[in-house]
Amino acid sequence: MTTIATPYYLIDKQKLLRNMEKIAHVREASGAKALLALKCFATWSVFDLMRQYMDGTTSSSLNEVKLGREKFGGETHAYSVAYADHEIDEVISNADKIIFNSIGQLERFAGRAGHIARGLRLNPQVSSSTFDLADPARPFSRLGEWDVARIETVMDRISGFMIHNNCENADFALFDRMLGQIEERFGALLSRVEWVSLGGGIHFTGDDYPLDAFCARLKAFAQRFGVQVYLEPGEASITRSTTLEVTVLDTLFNGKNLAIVDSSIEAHMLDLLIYRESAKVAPNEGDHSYMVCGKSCLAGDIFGEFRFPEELKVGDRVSIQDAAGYTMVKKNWFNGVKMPSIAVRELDGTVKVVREFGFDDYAASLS
Ligand SMILES: Cc1ncc(COP(=O)(O)O)c(C=O)c1O
Ligand SMILES: NCCCCNCC[C@H](N)C(=O)O
Repeated sequence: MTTIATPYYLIDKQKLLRNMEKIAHVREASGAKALLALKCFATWSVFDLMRQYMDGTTSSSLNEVKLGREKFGGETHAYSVAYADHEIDEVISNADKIIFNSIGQLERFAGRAGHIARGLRLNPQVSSSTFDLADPARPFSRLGEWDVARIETVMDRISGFMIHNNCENADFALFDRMLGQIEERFGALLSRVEWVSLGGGIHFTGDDYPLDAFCARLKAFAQRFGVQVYLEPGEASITRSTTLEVTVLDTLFNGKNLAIVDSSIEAHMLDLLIYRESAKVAPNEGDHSYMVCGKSCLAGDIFGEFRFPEELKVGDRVSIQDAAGYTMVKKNWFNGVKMPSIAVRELDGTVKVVREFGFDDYAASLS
């Protein structure tokens, strides 16, 4: 097998398939539809597999809704925190449903979206997020409407709602409790629409998640309110499917063993920096501990501290785990650091590079 030059993201379809099969089970057992949240993962070279197990996509912008329509197919939902006048007609022409973030946006564009299903984002003011930064229910949140009396005034112009208030939520009991609060507060409105999306952030493809209880809960919700339920899994679709393959460029000892690799968290795994989290390396065991560092100028560009069975040396490979979610969609040219290629391990085990990035891509991103 030819060696692929690092850095590169390696998407393993066999691992992706594990998530897809769980999503297919949830669709079958609950009747819910599953839309890939492109904001999390939009590497369309593996949509050939994903579209066999999911109903379509949901988006956050004109570009994402076009990508979903063109590259994934199925049902295409459009959502954005705010649409601009100059883009709304093109968004509508690429969407099966459009969800507005506010009553103001709905009133501004409902007429132009008259021929497709229109929805409104609800903010239940409770969420599972442990990060203020990613908490849609944060104080003064701009994400969605919560005043039932005001929502009442536009019920004639919508056929559905979207409620996204889960974030990395592996706790089914918490999901169940929060859904109960939503039913309590918005039940009268939910009974008057045809569809409700429960957003993403529900970690139902994780190990030991009570899938049958989850499906039963979704089915009960759908039956109680007479609605089609949608899920918008991002992380749950691609978790543990992808690695970021990097190479050690230098080692040094500055009180700790340091290994500098040919990648950067600020450029290639930005969420580690945003949420101040460590990357994952497996297995993380052995007699030799190293701080694995990025090669950008940022002093805190550090993947994390890990254990290795042997001392690391220049040229050694390190596989950073769980590198699909919010990575390729956020990758950037900070410091002009070489952009990781994208490779796919097919179901038959063959590996192919589907995209490489070079200087021309870097220069084109700047002028
Ligand atoms: C409206 C909406 N749907 C779906 C998602 C996907 O969430 P996750 O990747 O956690 O599943 C998000 C994430 O913010 C979101 O805002
Ligand atoms: N792993 C650290 C927290 C990640 C939070 N992800 C938030 C995703 C959500 N869809 C968003 O974009 O806000």
